[in-house]
Amino acid sequence: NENPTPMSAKSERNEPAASQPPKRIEPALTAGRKRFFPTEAIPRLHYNDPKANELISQERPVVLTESNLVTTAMGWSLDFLKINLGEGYFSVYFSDTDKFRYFDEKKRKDFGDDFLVGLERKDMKFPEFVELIRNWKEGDKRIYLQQALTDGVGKRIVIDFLGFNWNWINDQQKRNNWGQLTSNLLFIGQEGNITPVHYDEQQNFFAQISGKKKCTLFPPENFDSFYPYPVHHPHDRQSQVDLDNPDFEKFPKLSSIKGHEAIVEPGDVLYIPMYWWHEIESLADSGIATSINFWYKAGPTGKIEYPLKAHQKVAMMRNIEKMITEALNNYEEVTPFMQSMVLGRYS
Ligand SMILES: O=C(O)C(=O)[C@H]1CC[C@@H](C(=O)O)C1
Ligand SMILES: [Zn+2]
Repeated sequence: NENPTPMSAKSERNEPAASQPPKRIEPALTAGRKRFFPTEAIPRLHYNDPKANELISQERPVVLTESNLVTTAMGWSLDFLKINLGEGYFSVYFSDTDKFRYFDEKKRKDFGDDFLVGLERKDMKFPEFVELIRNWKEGDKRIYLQQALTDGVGKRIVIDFLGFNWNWINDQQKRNNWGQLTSNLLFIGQEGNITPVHYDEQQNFFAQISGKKKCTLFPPENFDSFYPYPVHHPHDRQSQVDLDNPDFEKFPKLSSIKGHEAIVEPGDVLYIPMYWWHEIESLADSGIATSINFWYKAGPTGKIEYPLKAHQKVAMMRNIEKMITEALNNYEEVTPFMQSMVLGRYS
């Protein structure tokens, strides 16, 4: 159950179905780790359902089915990719735990490495990654390939990439007035891997190719509950909290969160709205999980309307932190500065 069947077998699937395709069994949302917070299901709609487009235009999460967004990548098994991905190097992350908290390499150089507890990144060729993931055994560091698809991949990959449902996604980009497509990242990791809760400053169509992932999302209004690292920290945009071992003393507002959940399976596309917090768990017993994301910059902001939306306030806080950090020109001074400005005055 490592990966979808190779391209050749796909043709059999194009035979007219003798009977109705098997009814999808709704995976119980109880799959995955137990949580301390309540959750509700993210709507799961046909990609052409007007309700789906309404949710996207309202920047609310939705799982889209039957989009064929990345159907041409359904044959991207490890062996197929080994042959066709080309000779490039891929970023592979290693973790001593099941958590892979993203870190910004650029901010790392003037911030030092002591935050990198049990995390590291190595660049390697794809066959080396395949060796590692196939020979992985309990006790080894967990591994997660996370790499933008750029030119330099083999021509079969280019053909599959061109075969994505660009008509539909380009229409979504236009209709929602998004900015440019900035990248498509390929993710290949082991079942059980977890990307801890964080937000991105881009709109995201997250396409599942193999394996199942439990995605838990929280609206931008929850900024106060997730206590993100300072903007200048390499873990900028990542929450400091550990949802599996919540520290309610240190992070009291964490206790009031409510999640929006979906389990995405091959062929599903999850819309993760910009600034929405999200945690991604590659479900156990679902084999190696492969996904591709489509990240879009925000479109031009039109007339400012009041009251401001939560995500606009997050953007404002980021700009203020950046300005103060730049003006002080010394990380150590940021905390005392912020504290003198707020503690005892705005509390
Ligand atoms: O696409 C995004 O925004 C992400 O957070 C990705 C980072 C790792 C990916 C995963 O499936 O674990 C999701
Ligand atoms: Zn993300």
